[in-house]
Amino acid sequence: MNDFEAELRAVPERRYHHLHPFNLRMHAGELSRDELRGWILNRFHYQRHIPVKDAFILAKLTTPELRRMWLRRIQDHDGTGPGEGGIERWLRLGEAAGLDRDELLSGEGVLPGVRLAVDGYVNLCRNGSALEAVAASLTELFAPDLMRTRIAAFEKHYPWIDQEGLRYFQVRVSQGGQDSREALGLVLDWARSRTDQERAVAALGYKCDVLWALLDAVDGAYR
Ligand SMILES: O=C(O)c1cc(C(=O)O)c2c(n1)C(=O)C(=O)c1cc(C(=O)O)[nH]c1-2
Repeated sequence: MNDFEAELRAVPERRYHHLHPFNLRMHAGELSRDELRGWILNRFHYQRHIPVKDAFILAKLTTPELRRMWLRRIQDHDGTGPGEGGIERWLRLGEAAGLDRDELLSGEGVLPGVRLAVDGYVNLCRNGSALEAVAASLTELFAPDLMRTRIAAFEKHYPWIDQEGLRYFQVRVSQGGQDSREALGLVLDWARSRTDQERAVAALGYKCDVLWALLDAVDGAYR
């Protein structure tokens, strides 16, 4: 691992939301049903914007190989037909937790802080360079481990959520691993100058702030 890769990995090590008090309480089994439902509802706002930000990134990629790679991410979330994909699986997670699908789809109840955090990520991918937008996705280096912890916590502490609802996280463990390996390869290849490396590190730090701010909003609202 070269110095730049170590510098990139050090950002989420210190600032990723696996350290956020809300996630720590989730893993310890301390969340009420209302808190967990509030998290699922607000996180749906993040989930449904992932393919939107990925479409902005897609438009910045200049070869068929790169666009094919990135298109797969949109398909992971949207599926290739009705009833498929990560967004559908997140809706089923909501239903397994007792939320109404139409309520999730309406966007009602999404907290202002969550809207701002998600806007921040989408706008980074809209207005930033391809390097910055891809670097921001590198929080996913840490997501699969967090998902494994979350699955175990749900099974142990929140058995009132139907097992079927956990499919989203089970599928995401391998998808997130592939996404982050590919994204890391691109960032290491593209960021050759020190200025570009600093921009990539800053974008990844910003993305950590997005995820942290999202949980701050949820943590404050449902206690
Ligand atoms: O539940 C999580 O903790 C978590 C974190 C992240 C992340 O690190 O950005 C993503 C996801 N989930 C996720 O499900 C997902 O599809 C995803 C896509 C991206 C991205 O930036 O492209 N991050 C994440």
